[in-house]
Amino acid sequence: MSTDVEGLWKKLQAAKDSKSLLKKHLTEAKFNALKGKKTSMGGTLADCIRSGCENTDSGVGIYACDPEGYTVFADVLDEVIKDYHKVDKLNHPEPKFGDITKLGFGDLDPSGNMIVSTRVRVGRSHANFGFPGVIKAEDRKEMERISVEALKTLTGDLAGTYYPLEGMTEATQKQLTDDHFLFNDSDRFLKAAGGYNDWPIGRGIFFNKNKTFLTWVNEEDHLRFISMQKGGNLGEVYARLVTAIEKLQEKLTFAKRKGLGYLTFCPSNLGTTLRASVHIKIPKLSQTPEFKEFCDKHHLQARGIHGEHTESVGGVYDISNKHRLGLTEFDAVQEMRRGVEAVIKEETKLQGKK
Ligand SMILES: Nc1ncnc2c1ncn2[C@@H]1O[C@H](COP(=O)(O)OP(=O)(O)OP(=O)(O)O)[C@@H](O)[C@H]1O
Repeated sequence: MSTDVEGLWKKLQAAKDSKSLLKKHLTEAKFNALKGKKTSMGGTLADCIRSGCENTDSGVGIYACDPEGYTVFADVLDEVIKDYHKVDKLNHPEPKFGDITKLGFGDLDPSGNMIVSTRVRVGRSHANFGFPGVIKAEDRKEMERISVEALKTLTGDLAGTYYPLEGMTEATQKQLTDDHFLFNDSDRFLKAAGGYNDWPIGRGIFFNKNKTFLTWVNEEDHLRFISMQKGGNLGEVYARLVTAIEKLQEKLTFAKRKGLGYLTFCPSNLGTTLRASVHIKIPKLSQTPEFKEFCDKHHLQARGIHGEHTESVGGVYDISNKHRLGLTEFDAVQEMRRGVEAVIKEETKLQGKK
């Protein structure tokens, strides 16, 4: 991995047609002011911009080297964050998950015709460790150890088993990935940022018996907590996730900063870090020229069903909330809920059923 910050900068400058937020916000003056800075964990500007300079077709193009990187490299990161999340100020509220006994929403698709499955995830970082590009195999192992220790304290419906990636057969990995449970090492942006260094050391997946609560250990983020199930019961999925987070934060300390919320490796995820999605069959709506506009209007993002940067299969889309910063967790999930309800209404209309 290149540590030559001048060389990386030259690559970025040469990419005249790059549309990344890094290219837009890392001015020459900022580059010169930041290129010699280091965090106390040794994180540098090169660590933050490597992926975006090597992949000038990136959308964002910058990662944080470690939690402190959000302060040391704030001159560029703050601008990228505001631009990506479309906020004027970085005044993210304190976390608020709402009262899970009185959510006011449950199954978004009682007919069961459209929503295939529902998933809500958040990312968390251990406060005292760097992000993937700057840490070593020992750090990954130590994070794995403390994460698994905490996960093992979960009880009842959340109790489960940890499966390290090291030693997992390829067939098991493939099956878990195809079933949308497991991550892989195929994202070239993340790879260039050091996301797959020492692969598969320290990586693994925890899940309960029903595979409705899962945790990814040392994928892109130190931790990703995931609640998912078949069908459209967002209420159940969200409540399960909140219960798990509340329990786990008694054992683990997560990186958080005033005004930015929970810190994640990629600035696109910080704040609530919450992505609530449905896999939904919308063959009609997705074919209309206004589909993108419709999603934008309802603050939704549409993806293919095998994750970000993939295509739709058979008219099934991954529809999720777009906003993660500047609102509470409860508001983010409500925004997604309203958006999905609008999608269902529109698809029903286009299918001529109402
Ligand atoms: N509602 C859903 N139902 C079933 N599987 C889902 C759902 N939403 C996402 N997934 C699956 O989760 C996996 C990860 O997806 P993806 O990488 O797009 O999102 P993510 O985990 O939220 O992270 P990121 O936004 O950082 O990419 C994929 O296999 C995807 O198909």
